[in-house]
Parts: sequence; structure tokens; C-alpha cells
Amino acid sequence: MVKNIMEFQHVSKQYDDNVVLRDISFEIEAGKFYTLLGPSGSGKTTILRLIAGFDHPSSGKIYFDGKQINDIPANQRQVNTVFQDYALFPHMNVAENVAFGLQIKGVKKAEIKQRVKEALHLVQLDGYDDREITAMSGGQRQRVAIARAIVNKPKVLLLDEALSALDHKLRVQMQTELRQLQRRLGITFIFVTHDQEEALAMSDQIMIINDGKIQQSGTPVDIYDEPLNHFVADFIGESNIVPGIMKKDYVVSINGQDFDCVDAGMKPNEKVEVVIRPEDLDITTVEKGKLVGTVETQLFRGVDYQITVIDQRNHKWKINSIHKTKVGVKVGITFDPEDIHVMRYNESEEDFDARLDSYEEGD
Ligand SMILES: Nc1ncnc2c1ncn2[C@@H]1O[C@H](COP(=O)(O)OP(=O)(O)OP(=O)(O)O)[C@@H](O)[C@H]1O
Repeated sequence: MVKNIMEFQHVSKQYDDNVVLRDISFEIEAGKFYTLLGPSGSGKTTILRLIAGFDHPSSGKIYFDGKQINDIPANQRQVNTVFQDYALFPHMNVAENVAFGLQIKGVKKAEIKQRVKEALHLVQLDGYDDREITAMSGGQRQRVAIARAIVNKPKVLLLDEALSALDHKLRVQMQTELRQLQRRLGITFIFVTHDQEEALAMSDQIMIINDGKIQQSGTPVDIYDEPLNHFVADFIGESNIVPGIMKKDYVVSINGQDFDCVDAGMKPNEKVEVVIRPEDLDITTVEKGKLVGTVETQLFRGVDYQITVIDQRNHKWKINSIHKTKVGVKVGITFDPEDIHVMRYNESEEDFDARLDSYEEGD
């Protein structure tokens, strides 16, 4: 087997005038838990549909296990899909649902029985064979849907918002179960979600999509710590994003004030975006603060306080701190050079300048 199980080369998809995917290229390594993350309408499901063969690209090439599959029909692809609504047959019991695809393929009865048993065991539903679907909970139905997909022994399992119908507690439990299942099976999972926490928690690799374009691919830690652009920084976790100027290597100016940072390689005085995560900021005395402002809100969240501070230029900083402060008090804000993350901006120069001006004027 080749190392990359899936590859898209310059794939575009449009429906009439509506361009849904714009020249997308990526590779998916075999045996990984891979997540497609993006807001509603960004094109995630379309990518899954192209992989499954339910739809075809307008241009570009799709490779599966080293072979081009653009013209291979869905039923001949070694891929199975778990849908958001599970798409189970309500008039069949659990075993009949799981067996259905194998029966269609004409697999022998004894083999079907054995494979259904194995699949139900993998999703921890041993002994549920005769249970009616209507008598199963949401979490159990989810497992039946997964069993029905893995009984075909696909090389790739596609999961389209597969956990979104579950309540929060069950969803978190199923996240762990799915992750364990993927490791046990050793096959590639391609999981679609719009929930960034879910993506960070479950994935080996995340691909972030917006408006039919790949914004960034990488491990959860890469994407969280090194967002490539404003969209990613904003979409993944909470961020303070402010316009700045890269004075020279390792020095960035925010608010007209220079700060040491760990970034280099930009042009002198290049306009940049500066990202600092709320958990990397802390409250201190006015004297020790790199920035100074007034506490606007404070919310106790169990593990920390979620604080907002308005600086002299009227910019609101989000801070997650274990240190308590008081609303209305003047405080300093500290951070370390490595907590400053500098990105190139990706909007028009006019828009960026307008934001920089309004920020520096303190609007
Ligand atoms: N068959 C179709 N005909 C026309 N437009 C379509 C078709 N399928 C999808 N689209 C459009 O393509 C865009 C991307 O849809 P897609 O379902 O891939 O997004 P998504 O990221 O999965 O969103 P969601 O999270 O809401 O499911 C949307 O604007 C959608 O309206």
C-alpha cells in the first residue's frame, strides 16, 4: 500500500455558476484520523462526496491508493460513509442493518454472520443483534451506523458530522470511542465537523476549509499554535488579533509600541497581523505591564478567570488567567516574546490600512 491513501490534485467543483471547491490539492496519509474542519457551506461535505464517488469533480484528479479514481463508480470504491442522520433502516433489526450491504454483494450467509458479529463487537454492541433500531438510543444507533460501515472492511471510513445528533456528554464519550476504534482498525478515518474543539481533540491532522479553499493543514498543535492567517486564528480557539508592523526581525510594533518576538523573515516595516492567545496573556501590576488597561469584565470558569481588559487605545484584550482581579481596576498585561505570533495578512491593503488606522487612533 502506498503511504498516501488519498490525493486530490487541483480539484475544483462547481454547480452551475456556484463554485464550491476552488483548485484544492491535498494528500491523506494512510491510517490517520484526518479531519475536515470549516464553517457551514465551506465545501466539506462536497469533498466527502467526491471521495465516496457520489459526485464528480468539475476539474482535477482524485487518487485512491495510488490509482486515479475519477471515473470509478461509488460502489467500487473501498470507502464507506457514516452519515449525520445514520440512514439506518427502521424496519430492520441491528444485525439486519449491519448485514444489508454484504447481502447485496452476495456474500455467503456464514461469512455475513461472522463479519456482523465482529463489527458489532468492535463498536461494543455484542449481543444486540436482534434489537429493533427503534429501541436503540442515539449513541447506540450511531454505533450501528459505524458497524454497518466497517463491516465492509473499507480502507477509508468517511464520517460526515457523525456526532452532531448526540447530546454533549455522549458526544464527548463517542469522540474518545471513535478515536480508539480508528486506532484498533488501523484504517484511515476522514471526519467532517464544524466544531473546532472536536477537531482539535480527535485528529492526527486537520484541514481547515473556508469558501472552497484550503486555509491550512497540519496537526492540531501546529494549527493552534501557528495559525497561518486571520481566518484560522479566529476560527480555531479564542484569539486576540491586532494589526501590527514588523519593524525588523524579532521586533514587532503594536499600538506604536515595540515588542520582542520570535518571528523573522519579513520585510522591514511589513504590515502584519499579531495573534496572542488569551491563555498566553496574564494580569500584572500597571508598572510591570507591557500593556496597560482597565478590567471590563471577569467571569469565573472553574479552572480560570475569563477577563477582558480595555487598553488605552480602546482595544479589548481577552485574557484567561488563574489570577483574580476586579472589574474597573487599572492593570498591566504581560506576555512572553514566544507568545506573540506574527502572520501575514490576507485581505486587501486598503482594508488592512483602515484597520491599522482605526486601531492606532484608538477607535
Ligand atoms: N447538489 C448541489 N447543487 C448546488 N449547490 C450545491 C450542491 N451541493 C452543495 N452545494 C453548495 O455547495 C456549497 C458547499 O456545500 P457543502 O455541503 O460541501 O458544505 P459543508 O461545508 O459541508 O457545509 P455544512 O457544514 O453546512 O454541511 C454550499 O454553498 C452548497 O449550497
